[in-house]
Formats: sequence, structure tokens, C-alpha cells
Amino acid sequence: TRSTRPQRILKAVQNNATRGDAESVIAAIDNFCRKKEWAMNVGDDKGPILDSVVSEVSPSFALELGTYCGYSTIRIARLLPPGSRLLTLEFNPDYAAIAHQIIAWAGLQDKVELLEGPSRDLIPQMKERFGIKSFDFVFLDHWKEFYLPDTKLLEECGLLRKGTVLLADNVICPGTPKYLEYVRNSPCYESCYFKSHLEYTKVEDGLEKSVFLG
Ligand SMILES: CNc1ncnc2c1ncn2[C@@H]1O[C@H](/C=C/CNC(=O)c2cc(-c3ccc(F)cc3)cc(O)c2O)[C@H](F)[C@H]1O
Ligand SMILES: [Mg+2]
Repeated sequence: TRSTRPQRILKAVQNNATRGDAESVIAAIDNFCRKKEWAMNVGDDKGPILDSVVSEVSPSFALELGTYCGYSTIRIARLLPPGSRLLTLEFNPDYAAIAHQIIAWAGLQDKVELLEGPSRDLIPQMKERFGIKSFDFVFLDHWKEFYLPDTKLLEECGLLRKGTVLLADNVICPGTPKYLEYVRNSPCYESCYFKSHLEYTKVEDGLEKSVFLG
């Protein structure tokens, strides 16, 4: 039977990237998705914005909602200081299986914990089961209608602290209007928009950075 797009992305990594070299894995995925098959990675236009925010925060505990093939997982993990942890949530087992292999190819498996399951079940388990006090950084890139409910869930579970940075992908395309309205109007957040382009296209998209004020 025909392979899946994530399987073809993994093959492109195995054929074009050097084991243990995260930069070459990122480049292999971007080349494949720009030249062969589009895929919903944050990409090489928004990616440097993600990099700059992660470097600025230098999080000890980071959370990613929506792993997909692990492209942004690797972009984040490669910048983390030693001893820090990135937890990434993915409820599609086929995507999780591919992401595990791509993260391992990049040599970043020791910094990343890929948790298979829905965010709504895993977020309430973060303190007890995963030993998380609070997150320093959260990257939202899962189903767009879940950005707002999951942000509220993170608040309710006491997983955000004064200064936690939320960075949301796709706030223009496909768009996350309810989330944007919330973080831009809530007195608990200081928000700003980084204009960019939808991955591998000329279409406008951007990232919204929101600092939780406690
Ligand atoms: C809801 N709770 C979840 N828990 C765990 N894993 C989850 C959960 N929800 C989804 N997942 C998991 O997170 C991923 C979902 C990513 C969704 N991303 C997009 O739709 C998305 C779409 C476009 C796009 C733009 C223009 C166009 F013409 C077509 C597409 C661009 C983007 O950058 C995107 O990120 C994964 F697939 C799903 O299993
Ligand atoms: Mg996205």
C-alpha cells in the first residue's frame, strides 16, 4: 500500500541527513517539503522566530502541543540548555512513531519526552505523573480550536507561572481567532505578533508570543 507523507518525510531524513546532526535533519525536512511535498511543519521562515524566542527564554521545562513529525520538536530541543526537558504531546500513534525516529535521528531523544495521548488527558497529569512544577515555555501547534481550551487548562492546572512564554503557530493561517482574542484582551497576558509566512509558501501567517503575567 502507498506510504504516508510522514513516512516519506522520515525516508528523506534517513537519506539526506547525518545521524546526530539536528541542523541536517531540519534542512532535509525543509528541502523535501519545499521541493517535493508540502507538510505542516513550522518551517524555515517561521522557524528562526521560534528559535529566537526559545533562545531568549532558555527554558528548563518546555511543552509542545502537537508533535506531528517532530520538526519543531527538534528546532526547540537543539537549543535547550543541558538538563532541561521538552515534553511534546501527540495523540496520533502513526505520527508519534515517525516523530520518535526523526527525533532519534537528530540525536535529541535524551532531551525530549514524546507523550502519546490527547492534551486534555495529559495536561492534568503533568504535576503528579511527570513531575512538572510549571512550564517556562509552551509551543502551541496542534488543532487550532484547541489552543484556547488547552491554554485555560494549563492555567487551571497551575502549570503557568509569572513570565511563562506561550508561542502559538498559525494565528493567521489557518487562524486561531478565539485564542488570539483571549490572549490579546486578557489582563493576564502581554501579547505580540510576529509576522511571517505559512511554511513553504508566500501566504501570510505568523506566531503570537504571549507572556503570562500571573
Ligand atoms: C487536541 N489535542 C491534541 N492532543 C494531542 N495531539 C494533538 C491534539 N490535536 C492535534 N494533535 C496532533 O497535532 C498535530 C496537528 C496539527 C494541526 N496543525 C494544523 O492543522 C496546521 C495546518 C496548516 C495548514 C495551513 C494552510 C492550509 F491550506 C492547510 C494546512 C498549517 C500548520 O502549520 C498547521 O499546524 C497532529 F497532526 C495531530 O495528531
Ligand atoms: Mg503549525
